[in-house]
Amino acid sequence: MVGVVITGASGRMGRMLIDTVRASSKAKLVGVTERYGHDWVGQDLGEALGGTTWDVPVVSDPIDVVKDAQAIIDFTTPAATMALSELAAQARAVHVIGTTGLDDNHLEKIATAARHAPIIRAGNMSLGVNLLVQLTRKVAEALDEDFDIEIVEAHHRHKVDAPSGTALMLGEAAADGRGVSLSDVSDRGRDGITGARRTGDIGFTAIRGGDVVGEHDVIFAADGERVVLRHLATDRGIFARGALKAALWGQTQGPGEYDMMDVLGL
Ligand SMILES: NC(=O)c1ccc[n+]([C@@H]2O[C@H](COP(=O)([O-])OP(=O)(O)OC[C@H]3O[C@@H](n4cnc5c(N)ncnc54)[C@H](O)[C@@H]3O)[C@@H](O)[C@H]2O)c1
Ligand SMILES: O=C(O)C1=N[C@H](C(=O)O)CCC1
Repeated sequence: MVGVVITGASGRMGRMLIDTVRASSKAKLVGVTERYGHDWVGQDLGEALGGTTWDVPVVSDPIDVVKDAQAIIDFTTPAATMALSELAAQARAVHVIGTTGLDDNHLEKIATAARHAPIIRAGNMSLGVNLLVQLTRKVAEALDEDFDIEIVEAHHRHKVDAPSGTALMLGEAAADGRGVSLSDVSDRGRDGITGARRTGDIGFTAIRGGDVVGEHDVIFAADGERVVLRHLATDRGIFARGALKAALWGQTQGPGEYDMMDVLGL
């Protein structure tokens, strides 16, 4: 059994991950964390969730639980993820990072931590999206710049980062398929007199509202026709199952940075 710590226990993904790990015959929950000051901290997890005791205390300092873990599954905030990547590396535990909104500075720190232990990071851990990423690369390779590429994503009203991690994965794949760098062609946040669309740009649009779990369209629009690749998530279980798969797969890997393509063999 692989001992797993879940961070951000009370969050949308934290709760889903707790259910997923507890249902697994290959992993056991050895600890959970929440942010300092959260009312779950100091309580037993089972009781915090409104049931009987599970003998799993909710802690705010990850040091208290990381030492017992072979894997840490982390869907929190960039700041929390940074602190954890260092600790996970020291403990030589697999760090599965689902947190999005990471900047270049964060990514540099993750690369440093990955010298000591495996880190598996993806803006989307579902099988369907990772397949869509591959399809996007292939379609972008096949179609020339007569086809304008636009990525439209929709998420629930609580999401704090845009474009979504998934949209950025899709944008990177489209740029890669075209043999260009996304940073050179990315067009985000049009507003006002923007001028006509620049040939070769990859545009991003973010919709936020209600309880949308996650929807992504990659649109290839030319004169007279459009190709649209779409993924619709209706259940966060797809991300949690992907994350657990990554945590188990990581047990046999050496230090380094990996993504879900590696885990899924895509
Ligand atoms: N990669 C994927 O497949 C995927 C899927 C879904 C969500 N996400 C990402 O996961 C992240 C979390 O999403 P969510 O919808 O669960 O958000 P959420 O706000 O519901 O949950 C985040 C939780 O982390 C907790 N937290 C914050 N700081 C902490 C700290 N220092 N220590 C411990 N816990 C801390 C918060 O209190 C909260 O409960 C976001 O970045 C989101 O984009 C990724
Ligand atoms: O709910 C979220 O937040 C999600 N975040 C990921 C992203 O940024 O793409 C994956 C989908 C759900």
